Amino acid sequence: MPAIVVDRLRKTYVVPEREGGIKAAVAALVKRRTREVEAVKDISLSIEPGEVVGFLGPNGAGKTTTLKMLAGLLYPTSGGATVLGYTPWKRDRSYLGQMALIMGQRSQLQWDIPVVDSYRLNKAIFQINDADFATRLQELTDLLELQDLLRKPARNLSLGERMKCEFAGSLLHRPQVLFLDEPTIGLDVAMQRRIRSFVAEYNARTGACVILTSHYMADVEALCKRVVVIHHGELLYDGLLAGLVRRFAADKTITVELTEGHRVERSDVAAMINGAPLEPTGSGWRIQAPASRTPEVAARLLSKLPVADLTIEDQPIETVIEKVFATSAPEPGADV
Ligand SMILES: Nc1ncnc2c1ncn2[C@@H]1O[C@H](COP(=O)(O)OP(=O)(O)OP(=O)(O)O)[C@@H](O)[C@H]1O
Repeated sequence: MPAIVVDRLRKTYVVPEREGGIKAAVAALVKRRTREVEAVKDISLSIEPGEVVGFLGPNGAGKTTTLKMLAGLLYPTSGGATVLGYTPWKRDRSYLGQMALIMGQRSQLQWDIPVVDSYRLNKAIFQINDADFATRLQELTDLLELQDLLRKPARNLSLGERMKCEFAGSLLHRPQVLFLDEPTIGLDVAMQRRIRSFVAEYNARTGACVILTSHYMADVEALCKRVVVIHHGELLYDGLLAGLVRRFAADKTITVELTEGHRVERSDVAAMINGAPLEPTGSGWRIQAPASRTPEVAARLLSKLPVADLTIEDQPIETVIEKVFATSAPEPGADV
């Protein structure tokens, strides 16, 4: 049975709208003008227990709104969803005890008291017994290296330290579903890696299902085999990350380094690659070749040029994702 089932979920916000200035403010007291923002439009998907799914989309695509509905913080306008068999927005106590929503830009720790006291508060809220609390806290402290942080108030922690403490606090009740909204935002590269490997470890140890939004593609590549892409509230793609790359990365980059002292004219290289775009690198050439033709182009370059080194790379995932976002409607045959 899937851990998460989302069925034509929709959220429309109704936002007040008025011009600036006192006159408009007074007029708004008499007649309020509103505007509808369709943040999520009939999204359907299902996620199996233990899956780690990347939820991708540009700013304003509707990711946070969807996660908030699945975490039970927002009522949908229409449609349905079940998570572990519960309807999230009914806010059943036992559902809240099995999931966690971690947001990179929001703190769930009490600001002025030592971190460990916030954890004790969570212990009481989630009714965790003493033995489980002690074991889990020890495990999380070791995994995230929290020893020196537990006695500090959250307001005295650096962003990265606070994020590690947020994770530990949100996982003390051993949630089976994790909603992670930009958990690595603003962190340095080493801390991003740290958080990433921690999420992978938690998933492996507990079999929890994870939905992750992140603008750092390294997070998504490291953690998610499957991605769901939304844009303007609509689902554009649901399938393997590798499939997304295959579908949207039409080109590969071939970089040729020539043996020292050799120079080759641009026109000569262009003639070997049938007009594919190329640029000089200083010691050779960089060529964008259609993915289907890279073996043939590479073979020709190797046979005709004095090659010291030749590499073939996929386009960076960021470039692929930009192409996906440029698509405004699902393609026929997409795994949607
Ligand atoms: N509380 C709200 N009231 C009105 N409109 C909102 C509210 N929250 C979000 N929106 C609007 O809904 C749309 C989707 O926003 P949402 O925060 O879900 O996007 P997102 O994909 O998480 O974006 P980001 O990557 O920037 O966090 C946006 O147009 C946003 O302005």
